[in-house]
Amino acid sequence: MQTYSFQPTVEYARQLDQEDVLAHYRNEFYIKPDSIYMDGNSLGLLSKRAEKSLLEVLADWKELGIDGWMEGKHPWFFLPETLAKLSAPLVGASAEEVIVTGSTTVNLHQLVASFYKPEGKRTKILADELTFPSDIYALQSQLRLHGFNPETHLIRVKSRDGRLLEEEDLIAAMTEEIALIILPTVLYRSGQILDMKRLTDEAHARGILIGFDGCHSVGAIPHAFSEWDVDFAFWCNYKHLNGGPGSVGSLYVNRKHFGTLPGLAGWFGSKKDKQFDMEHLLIPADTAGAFQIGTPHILSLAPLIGSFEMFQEAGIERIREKSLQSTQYLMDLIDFELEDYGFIIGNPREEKRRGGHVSLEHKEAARICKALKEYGVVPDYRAPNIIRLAPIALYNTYEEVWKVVQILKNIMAEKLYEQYSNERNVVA
Ligand SMILES: Cc1ncc(COP(=O)(O)O)c(C=O)c1O
Ligand SMILES: Nc1c(O)cccc1C(=O)C[C@H](N)C(=O)O
Repeated sequence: MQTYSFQPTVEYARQLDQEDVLAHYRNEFYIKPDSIYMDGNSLGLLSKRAEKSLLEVLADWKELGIDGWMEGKHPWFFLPETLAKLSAPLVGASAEEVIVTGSTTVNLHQLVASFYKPEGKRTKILADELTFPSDIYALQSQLRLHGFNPETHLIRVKSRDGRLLEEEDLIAAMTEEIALIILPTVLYRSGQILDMKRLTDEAHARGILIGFDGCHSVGAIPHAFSEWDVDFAFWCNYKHLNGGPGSVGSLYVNRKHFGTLPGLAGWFGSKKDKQFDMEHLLIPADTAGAFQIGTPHILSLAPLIGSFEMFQEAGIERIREKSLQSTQYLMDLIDFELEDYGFIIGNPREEKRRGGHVSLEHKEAARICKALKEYGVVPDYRAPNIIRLAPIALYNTYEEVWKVVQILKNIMAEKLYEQYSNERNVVA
């Protein structure tokens, strides 16, 4: 790529597209004409490779019935492990430390059930007040299962400005009462990246285990979970990884914890060669596979085969490079074109601290999003005042980014948003 040097013209957008080494991947996705999809941070688009691998698995079911478990093109019995091997480089882990299983929330339950071991004074769980609600619900219910009151035992570190978290504040809250820390890698609203290495070092220096929710970072930014010595992590595969609605999630367990008994056990956590012995004594796998519970959701794993292959081929470093440049371009255009309209860019601007989406704040955000949809842009809205826009490296162009800002400018200049109510839709 040439050196980026902002210019507001469409010609410059086209030049960036011409220089884009990932541009050809766009043809591999189903892109609706006349629609600019900027919501890949919520639900990624379907690729032809993901569709193909799903159809292959369906064909195996059609042809082979139960023999698909061992004889399918992608043998179902090993699919969670096969997919772990393909995707482990995305999180900087070895294949054995990852398993593709469950969903984000279910995996969080599993990992807390396995690694939250209150003892003596150390009985509390540390999280933050900006995290995704499902994580909080899971942590509250896990505390209740242990007989603790979430009001006193779930510590939620406050944000100073309602957008960002300060690592200093998180570290200051790592007291001797904390048994476990659960934090996001990237905050779902402001797109802030937390310094995972620093937080892990500080947690360990205090004898605390730490796990991360990687929903908004995996597939968008590189990670080095093993090098940073993160204890565990969990994420979904339907946002940046384009696995489809409700596709199976993933978890990471640091190899130093292999052998920890799964808190929620089931027969798919068995050592593979023992599983069909049907003994009532579980012999867990000696990998992250031990944290599986029941039969894998094969049809919701299948699209990931094609999708992960694409990520492996494109390379997460190149994906991050384009994502950083296109979010920078989007922010530069917003600064240049939308100065008069009351927007605030709520995500951190520094490369090290921003994830894959731009978080644009405005008091009319809900209805601006409705107008954007009407004029062919798919953003998403997060209460109370956030428009999230994610230019996705594998399928969005710079020209699309340029057009989004022109459309937004027109909506603001003509006050087109005033035709809508400033309330969110059911699924926002
Ligand atoms: C950060 C984060 N955590 C958890 C979830 C919940 O994920 P799931 O519905 O896959 O359990 C989501 C998205 O829905 C999320 O963005
Ligand atoms: N999982 C979702 C769904 O089933 C419908 C709509 C949105 C989602 C999401 O994943 C939302 C997402 N976690 C967020 O960052 O807000």
